[in-house]
Amino acid sequence: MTDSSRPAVEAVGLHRRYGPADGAGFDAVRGLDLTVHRGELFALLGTNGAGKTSTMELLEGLAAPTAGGIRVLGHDPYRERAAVRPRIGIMLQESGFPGELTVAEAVRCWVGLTSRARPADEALDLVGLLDRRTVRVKQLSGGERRRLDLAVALLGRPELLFLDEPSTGLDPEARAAVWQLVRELRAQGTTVLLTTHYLEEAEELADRLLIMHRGRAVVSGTVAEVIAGRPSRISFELPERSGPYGDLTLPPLPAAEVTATGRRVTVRTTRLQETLTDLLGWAARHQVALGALDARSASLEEAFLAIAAEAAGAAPLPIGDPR
Ligand SMILES: Nc1ncnc2c1ncn2[C@@H]1O[C@H](COP(=O)(O)OP(=O)(O)OP(=O)(O)O)[C@@H](O)[C@H]1O
Repeated sequence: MTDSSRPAVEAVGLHRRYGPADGAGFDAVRGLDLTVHRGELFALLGTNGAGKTSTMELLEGLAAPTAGGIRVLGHDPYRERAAVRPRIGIMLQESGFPGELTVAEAVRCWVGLTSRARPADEALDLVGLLDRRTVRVKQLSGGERRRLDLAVALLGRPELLFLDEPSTGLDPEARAAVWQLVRELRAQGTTVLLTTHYLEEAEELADRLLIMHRGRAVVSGTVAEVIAGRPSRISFELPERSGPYGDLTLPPLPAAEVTATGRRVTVRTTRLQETLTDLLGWAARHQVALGALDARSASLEEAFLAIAAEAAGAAPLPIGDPR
């Protein structure tokens, strides 16, 4: 297989242990398989401490796996770092720049260390920081620092971009701008591997995703594949049981599970249209007004919460449960 026809990232049986090999050590990554195809945007999701950053560091070549094999752009990213590094861009969770440098100076420092670097101003323009070029790094807001980190990651026009929680700390407008930039980079053929705690971000951007829990892959696929089979939800409030309605009994709703707290009813169903039709037909026949009626398909967030709870061995929390 030629270099360009291989996946951008292939990891098989990846393990990462912190500390000694005996029982005192900690296995942060436990037998992970992962493939990122060229030109796709792949999101690595998981609960806190699932092992996302530990995995990203292995793929970035910043640490060697305890066991397992990794090929990044056809090379071992740790042993053949010199071959891989010029072709990848890394946006770390925190890449401390000296606070006294101006934004332009900080980027120019990196230009000197980067092969085939874009001009500093071009990278700053990409992330919307050109007008902040003379400001000192210590005076930037948290969101502006994230964008500076991204500018540096983009300096070398990377084929493969690693983004570790790229939009943490960004306001909604800056987040939308980063999403747009990531979409444009992908449209130009850049492969992107990102971690995020924002499920909406993964839903918006990811071609495929993998959810980790305690060092292992729990589920992977496209957003649609991960959501498939997860129940949709209908919720509404029944009117007071006294008065003209008398005692109300819901109709039989096949493939649905009904829970009620007082007058508030939640229906989980794998056949949203059919269940909603049954319910609305029943309400019309009995002239029942369903208060605050809401019907929605399963979202990645709901699927993630359910998958994480299942992986932790607990029953999934009811959707909307404030606990
Ligand atoms: N240097 C280290 N020494 C020992 N344990 C570590 C070290 N770094 C991370 N860990 C542990 O490994 C596990 C995975 O951490 P990691 O940072 O990879 O998770 P994560 O999925 O990125 O978490 P988060 O979403 O909170 O950033 C955690 O339990 C963490 O405490």
